[in-house]
Amino acid sequence: MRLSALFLGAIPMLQQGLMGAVLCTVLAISQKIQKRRIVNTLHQLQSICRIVDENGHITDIEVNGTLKNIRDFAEIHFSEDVDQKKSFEIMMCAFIDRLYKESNKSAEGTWKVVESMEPSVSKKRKSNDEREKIGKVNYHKQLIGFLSGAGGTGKSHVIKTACQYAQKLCKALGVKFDKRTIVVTAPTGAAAVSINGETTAGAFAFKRKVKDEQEEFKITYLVIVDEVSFAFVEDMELLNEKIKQIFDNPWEPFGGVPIVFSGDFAQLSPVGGRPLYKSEHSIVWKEYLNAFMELRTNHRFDKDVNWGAMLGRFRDVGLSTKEVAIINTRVVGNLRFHVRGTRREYCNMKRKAQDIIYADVGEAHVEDQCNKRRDPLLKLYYGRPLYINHNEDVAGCVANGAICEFRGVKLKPAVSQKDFETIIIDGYHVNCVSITQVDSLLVNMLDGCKGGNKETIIELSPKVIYASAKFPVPFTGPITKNSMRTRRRISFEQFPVNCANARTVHKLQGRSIHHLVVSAWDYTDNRVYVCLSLCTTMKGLFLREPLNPSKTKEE
Ligand SMILES: Nc1ncnc2c1ncn2[C@@H]1O[C@H](COP(=O)(O)OP(=O)(O)OP(=O)(O)O)[C@@H](O)[C@H]1O
Repeated sequence: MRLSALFLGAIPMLQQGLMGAVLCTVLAISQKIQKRRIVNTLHQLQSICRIVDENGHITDIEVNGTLKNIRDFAEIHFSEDVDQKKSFEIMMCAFIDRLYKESNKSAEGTWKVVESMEPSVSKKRKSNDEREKIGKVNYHKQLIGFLSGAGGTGKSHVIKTACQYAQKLCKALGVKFDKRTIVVTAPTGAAAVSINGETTAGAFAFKRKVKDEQEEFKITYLVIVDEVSFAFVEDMELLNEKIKQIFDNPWEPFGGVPIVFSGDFAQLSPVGGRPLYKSEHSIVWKEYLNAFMELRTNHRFDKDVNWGAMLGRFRDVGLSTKEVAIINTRVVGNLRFHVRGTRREYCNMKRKAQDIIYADVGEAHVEDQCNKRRDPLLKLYYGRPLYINHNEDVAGCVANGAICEFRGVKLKPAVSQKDFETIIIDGYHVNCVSITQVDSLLVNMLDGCKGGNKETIIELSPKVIYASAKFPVPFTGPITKNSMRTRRRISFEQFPVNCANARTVHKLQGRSIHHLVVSAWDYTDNRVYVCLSLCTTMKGLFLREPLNPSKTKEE
């Protein structure tokens, strides 16, 4: 395998333009599915429990005089958003309840669950009798909540603020706080990175036997599963089982630990599996939920409220022809600087360099055992956007889908620049080095755990990849998209990165992006809505292709 280090300083425009580029794949939103999802969600509404002190006062928590109470803290972080404040309060009450119970602090603390109440943020109204019944049933119940709301309403913001508050509270109480105190997870690596969490499967030992975890999780007072629209039904059932094993409590759902699922079923579903809202026979989702928290104010579009309103309509009913026309004013066409990263350009580039690259697997389409594309030949220059294609260290934000920039390579001790081969690609003389000569790849992480303006440079080591490669045959003449290919199973070494000219919407869900270039539309599932709702303003949106109004229209 070869790794070609191409140091071209003069591509800032390419880099900037393509950093936000999204390869949006699929079709018009299925309004029926979307509505069904939301209705199903609302059916889960039951009640919430909250904590009051022995005198009946709610929430004032002053520890050693150093900590603001929950409401003051919420006031600072959520300003006018009452839904966020309420959701935060519910989560923190559940956290504190368990913290006091588990850390035997009940003697010095005055906290206990004494009241059940109906959710204040429910859309679905129930009769008084029903409310009363549910209130009684859920008296003293652990929190099993669903924090929902459209993309940008601040679900992740509430989670992050809850973690901040919990950290301060633990510090003030002299209680240990680490990544197990509130276990923040998401079903995919990319989603986990955006909330500084870890994958649900990794945290709860989905693929291994529960062993040492029991000790580690002794200080867990709240579990969070973000971007739950990505979760498979089967995985949530497994999560229930694993948490029961870890906490050695098979009698209560999720081992008796408070748990909050967060997400929006109007966004993307898991790839190749059943999403939770289709879980007719799974009690984990249908029966266990006892709190529904819905956020209704969108903050992502604070700078362009009209854009936010249009997207809200898109989520609920679809787009009118007029609205599609407005969005299509953002079409900028096939900009030259985009073309460079496309398959066609890739083929052209390869054709020009055919003399050198022919015998190389660099010509092959390579997919690993999980059907993920792997770049057998990395074309790199200083600042080249890359994405990590493997969950290396999710807690450290080196997760599948995380974006980074190429900074350099660390050569093996006996190798020097003299050993580089020079090849010609697209008219450039390019230094080319084999992976066997390179010790590690230096990249600057751009996603997640970045501290301030400082660069976060990490070293990536090569990995052995088992893959299926489609080689062009015969190895003569120019190679094009339509060249005949033969499939072979191969293994090779490569760094766990791909070139990131564009990213799929799946990898971006949950982020706020100021400048977004949409490379191609894919109208399946809810991808168009999710893609558009990443962009904070309409001015920041650039389209290479117009939207098709017949595929996004109102019902
Ligand atoms: N109360 C608030 N005041 C100001 N800004 C806020 C507030 N809540 C959220 N935001 C900002 O709004 C943006 C979107 O928030 P966030 O990413 O938490 O939304 P989300 O509901 O998790 O979205 P998604 O469904 O796409 O994951 C972020 O930039 C966040 O900082």
